Amino acid sequence: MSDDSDFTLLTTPPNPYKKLWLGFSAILVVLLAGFLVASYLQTKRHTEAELQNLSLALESQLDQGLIEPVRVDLDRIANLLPPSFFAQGHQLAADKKHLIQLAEQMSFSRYFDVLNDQGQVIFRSQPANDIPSIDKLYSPALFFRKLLSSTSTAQAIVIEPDRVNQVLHLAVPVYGKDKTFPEGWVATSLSLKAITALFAQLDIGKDGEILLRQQNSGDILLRRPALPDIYRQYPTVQADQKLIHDGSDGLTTMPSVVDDQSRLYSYRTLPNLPLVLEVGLSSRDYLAQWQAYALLACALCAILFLVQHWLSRKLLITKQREWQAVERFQSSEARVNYLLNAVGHPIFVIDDQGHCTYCNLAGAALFGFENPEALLDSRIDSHFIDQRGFPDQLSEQVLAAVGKGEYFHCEDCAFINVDGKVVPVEVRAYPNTQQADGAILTLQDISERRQSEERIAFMAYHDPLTGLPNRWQLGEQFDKVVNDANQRGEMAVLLYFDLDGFKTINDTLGHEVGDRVLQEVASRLSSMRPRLSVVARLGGDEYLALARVPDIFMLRDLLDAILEHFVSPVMDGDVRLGVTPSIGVAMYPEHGKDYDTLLKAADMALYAAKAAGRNTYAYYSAEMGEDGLRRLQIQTELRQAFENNELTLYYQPQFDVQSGHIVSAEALLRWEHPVAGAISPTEFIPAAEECGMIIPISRWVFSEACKQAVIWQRQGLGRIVIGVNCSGVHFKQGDLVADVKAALDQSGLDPALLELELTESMLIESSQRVTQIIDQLKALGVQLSIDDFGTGYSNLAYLKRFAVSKLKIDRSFVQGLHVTKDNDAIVRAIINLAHSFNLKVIAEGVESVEELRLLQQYQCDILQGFHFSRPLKPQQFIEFVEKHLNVRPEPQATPARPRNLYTLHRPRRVQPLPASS
Ligand SMILES: Nc1nc2c(ncn2[C@@H]2O[C@@H]3COP(=O)(O)O[C@H]4[C@@H](O)[C@H](n5cnc6c(=O)[nH]c(N)nc65)O[C@@H]4COP(=O)(O)O[C@H]3[C@H]2O)c(=O)[nH]1
Repeated sequence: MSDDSDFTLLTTPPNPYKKLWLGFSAILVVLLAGFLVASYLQTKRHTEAELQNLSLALESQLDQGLIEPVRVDLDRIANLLPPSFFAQGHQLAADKKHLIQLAEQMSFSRYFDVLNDQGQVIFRSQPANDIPSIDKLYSPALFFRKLLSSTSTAQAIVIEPDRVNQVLHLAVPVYGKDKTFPEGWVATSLSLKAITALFAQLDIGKDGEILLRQQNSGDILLRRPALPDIYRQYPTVQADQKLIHDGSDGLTTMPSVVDDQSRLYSYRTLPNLPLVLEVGLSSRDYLAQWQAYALLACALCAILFLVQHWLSRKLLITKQREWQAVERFQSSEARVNYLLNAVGHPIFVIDDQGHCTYCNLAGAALFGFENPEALLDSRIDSHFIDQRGFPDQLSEQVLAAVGKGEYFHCEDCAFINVDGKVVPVEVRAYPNTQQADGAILTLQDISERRQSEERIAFMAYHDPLTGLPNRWQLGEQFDKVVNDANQRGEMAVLLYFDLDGFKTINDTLGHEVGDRVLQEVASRLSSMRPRLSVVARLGGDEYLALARVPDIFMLRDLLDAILEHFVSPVMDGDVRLGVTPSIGVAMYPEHGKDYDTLLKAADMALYAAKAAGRNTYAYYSAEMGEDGLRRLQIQTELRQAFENNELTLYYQPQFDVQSGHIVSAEALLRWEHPVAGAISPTEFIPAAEECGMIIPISRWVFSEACKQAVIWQRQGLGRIVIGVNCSGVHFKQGDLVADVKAALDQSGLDPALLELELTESMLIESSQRVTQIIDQLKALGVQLSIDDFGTGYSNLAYLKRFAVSKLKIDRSFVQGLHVTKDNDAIVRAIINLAHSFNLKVIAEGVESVEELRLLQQYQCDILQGFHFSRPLKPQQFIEFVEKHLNVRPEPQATPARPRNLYTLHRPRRVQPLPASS
C-alpha cells in the first residue's frame, strides 16, 4: 500500500482475446486450407477414378459393342473372300451371292464394300439406306490415300471419319497369298449416331469433352460436344501428340485441341483399333461440387470467423467494461485508501473470522507498524488483551453485535503494540455493508485521555504541588483512621497546620521559593509517618494530618515532635528560612463525630494557636467554637447591615505640628448594630475581608469620604485632606483604581485631597500589577501613605519606588513613647528615615502631652490621637473644628500659625466619646 495520491487513470485495456482470436483464425484457415486441399485431392482422385472408369467403360462399349464387332466382321469377310476374288471373281455372281450372305451374317454391319487395290469399289453388298457408301465420302481420294499409307504401316484396319455425314468408314486389308501387299480392302461405314448416343449417355458435365481420335494422325473422329467446325483440321499439342502415338492409357491434364480449355483427360487406346478415346472433364465440372463444398466451407468458416470475431468483440467489450470497472474500482479504491490514510484515524476492516482485511496507515502506526500489510490476515484478537491481561475475544463481541446490525462500542479496550506496550483504545465497530459478515472498526488511542483521567483523578485527591492527599482524600481516609483507632482503643486526632510567616516568605522571596518551602514542609510532615497516619495539604500554607494516639500524653509527644521537626530552618540554596507551624488540634469524638465538624474544630484551634504566639499548638475548646460562630454571624449580618445603612464613617482629625492646623482627617468605619451595639472595625473588617464583602464596603467608603470632603469644603472648612484606609483584599482582588476614580468623579473632589492609606504588605510584592496600580493611582493625582509603618517589613526600597508621600507610625510605637526606650528609638529612626526620603511622618495614637512633646521634638509632621480628638461623626467634626478647638484650617496663603500647638491653642482633651466610636 502506498500513501501516494496518484489515482489510476482509466486506460485502454489490452485485448486478451487478440492472440486467441488470431490463433483461432489461423487454425480455421489451416483447417479450411487442409480441408480444401484434401477435399480437392480427394475430389480429384475420385474424379480421376471415375474418369478412368468412365473411359474404360466407354472404351469397352466402343470396342466390344460398336467398332470391334465391325472390325471382326470385316476381318471375317476379308478372310472369307475367295482368293481369286480380286482377280476375276468379283464378277462372279456366285461370289456376290456368297458375299451377300456374308453381309447378312455380319453381326454388326449390315453392308460392306470391297475395294480393289486401286481404291475402286468392286463389290457392294446391300448398302444401308442411311449410310452412304465409301464412294459417297466427302473425300474418297483422301480415304484411299490413307488406305494406301496404312499398308506401309501394316495397319489392320483403317478408320476414316466422315464428319459431314456423321459416319465412320472402316476398312481392313485383304491380303493375297504372299501377304505382303493388300489385294484390296473390305470396307464398311458405321453410323456415328450409335457412338454419339453412347457418348451422350455419359455424364461428363457441362464442359466435359469426349474425343475419339485416330491414333496416328490424331484426327478427331467424334467429339462430344460436337466440333464447332467439322471441316477444320484441329492441331495437336505436344502432350496430345505423345499420347496419340504412345498407344498407352493414362490420365493427364491438358488443354483441349478443340477449345483449348484445360481438362483432366483419361485417354485410352482402343485395343485392336487405331483409335484413342479421350474423356475429358472440365475442372469447372468435376470441381463444381468441391467448389460448392469449398465455398460452403469457406462460407462456414467465414461465418465461424465472423461469429468468433463477434463473440470475441463482445467478450472484449465485456472484458473491457470489466477492466474499466476494475480500473474504476481500483481507482476509487485508491482514492478511498488515500482518503482513509489521510484521515489519520485508525480504521480496520475484519472479516467474519476476525481477520484483518484492511488497515490504514494510522491503524498500522497505532500498532507500531510502518506498513499496514504487517497486520493483514492477522486475527485482531491476537493483539487485544482484556483487563486482566488475558487475550481478549474482541472480534467475537464485535461480530456478534454487528451481525445483529448493531453498533459496537467499547471504551476500555487495550492491545499490545509491536513494542510490547499496552495501548488503551476506544473501539467502535460498524457493520460492513460491502461484506455481509465483516465489520469496520475504528480505534482511538486514549492513552492521553487515560493519563489525563488518572491525572485528574490524582488531582482530585492530591495536591498538585506537594503530591500529598488533599482534604477530600483525607476525608475519605478519616473513617478508616477512626475505625482503626476504635479497634485499637486509641484516639483519633485531626491536626490543622498553618505556617507562621509564610506570607512574608512568599511576598518577599517570590512564589517559587514559597513553593519550595511548601514542598519541604510537606516532606517534613510526611517523614512523620506512620506516627501521622495521613498527611494532606489543604491549600496555601495549610496542612492537615490524621493520627492515632493512645492518650493525651502521646498526643502531646507527637505535637512536640512535629514542632521539633521544624526547629531547623528550611534551606533554599544558601538562604535559611525559619518556617514554623501553628497547629490546631481536634480530637475524635470529643470535638466532633464527623470529619467536617472535626475540621472546623481544628481550624478554630489553629486560630487559637496563632493567637497564642505561633509555633505552637492549641487544643480545641468550646469557647473557640463561640468565636467562630460569632465570626460567621458577623459575616452574615454585615451584608444586611451594609444594605440597611448601619455602616457610617467617622473622621479623626490630624494636625500639622508646625502650624497647629487641622490639615487632614482619617475616615474610620463604624458599625452600629441595632442589637449588639457598636462593633469594632478590627472585628468586622477582617470578617468582611474573609467573605469578600470588603470590596463593596470599601467602594462605599471612598465615595462617602470624598463626598464628605467636598461638603466640608462647601461648609467652609477648607481643603482638608481625607485619609481613607485601603483593604489588602480590595487592593489585590478588586478594581481599586476604578473605584477611587469613580468616587472622585462622582464627588468632584480634588484628587490631591484624597490620601490612600496603604499597608506595607500591599507594596512589598514587587509584581507588575502592584506597580501598575500604584502608577495608575498616582496618575489620578491622589496621595499615598503607608499605614502602620514599623509593624511589617519596613523595607524602604518600595518607599522610593512608589514615591509615597507619608509614613504613618503605628500607634503601638507612639503609645508609651515616653516610657519605652525601644519605641522611642524606633519612632526617631522612622522619622529620620522618612525625612531622608523627603516623606512626611504622621503619628497616630497620640494620647498624652508627653507623647505630643516628644513627637514635636522629633519633628514629626502630623499628629493624630485621642489626645486631640476621637473619631467624630461628620457633624461633630465640624463642631469640633469650630467650637472646641477654635482652629480653623487656613487657606494655603495664610501665614503659618505659631508652632506650639499645645500651649498656643490651649488644647483641651475632647470629652471621650462613647466606646462604640
Ligand atoms: N487607643 C487609641 N486608638 C486610637 C487613637 N487614635 C486613633 N485611634 C484608633 O486607631 C485606629 C486608626 O486606624 P487604623 O490604624 O488605620 O486601623 C483601623 C483600620 O485598619 C481599620 N479601619 C477602620 N475603618 C476602616 C475603613 O474604612 N476601611 C478599612 N479598610 N479599614 C478600616 O480598622 C482599624 C481600627 O479602626 P478603629 O477602631 O477605628 O481605630 C482607629 C482609631 O480609632 C488613640 O489615641 N488611642
